[in-house]
Amino acid sequence: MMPSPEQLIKQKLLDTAAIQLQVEYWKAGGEKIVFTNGCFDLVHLGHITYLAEAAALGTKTIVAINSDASVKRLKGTNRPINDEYSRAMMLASFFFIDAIIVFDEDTPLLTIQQIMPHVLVKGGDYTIPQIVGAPEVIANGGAVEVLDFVPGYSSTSIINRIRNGAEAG
Ligand SMILES: Nc1ncnc2c1ncn2[C@@H]1O[C@H](COP(=O)(O)OP(=O)(O)OP(=O)(O)O)[C@@H](O)[C@H]1O
Ligand SMILES: O=P(O)(O)O[C@@H]1O[C@H]([C@H](O)CO)[C@@H](O)[C@H](O)[C@@H]1O
Repeated sequence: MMPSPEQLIKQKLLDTAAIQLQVEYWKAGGEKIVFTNGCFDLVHLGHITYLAEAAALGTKTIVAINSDASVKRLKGTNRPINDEYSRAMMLASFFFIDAIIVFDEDTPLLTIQQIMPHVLVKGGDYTIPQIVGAPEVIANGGAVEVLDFVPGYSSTSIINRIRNGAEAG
């Protein structure tokens, strides 16, 4: 029986053990693995644009998202708006994303070292020296790419617009 669309999305959500097995299988099959990470609290056009561009850089795309606790430490106790399961399912619903992993640390370094992707990607709000994992990926013969920033789009600005609108009544 064909899996339902929701099952197809959900099966992309992998834990640490499963992602390592999946990466091993993909690498054995000659796949080019692209990796990026972020909070992705409220998904917007900037996220979609850079993620789609990232996916075009390889044949399998993995997105590591910060756990709720990690987002709180990084972005403040009033974040995230969307919990980690919602954020994971949202990104997994994109056809060009192949796997989602949630990490609880402050940075994805351990996850990057476990996966060791061929291409590490961040959006244009970063420079290469700021990208966690860049030295490790480059030392392993991989590439690090900073993709274009889509001006005017951030989760924070969306939240502020909603808050201001609410206050304006
Ligand atoms: N406008 C944008 N254009 C391209 N890439 C973006 C844009 N905004 C964020 N990104 C990328 O998306 C990933 C997730 O970033 P993040 O979740 O922090 O988005 P954000 O909109 O900046 O959120 P926040 O406002 O909460 O900081 C990062 O790799 C970041 O480089
Ligand atoms: O959504 P953000 O804030 O872009 O994601 C953060 O990215 C950090 C980045 O990889 C630093 O180079 C990372 O350390 C942090 O855990 C968030 O994922």
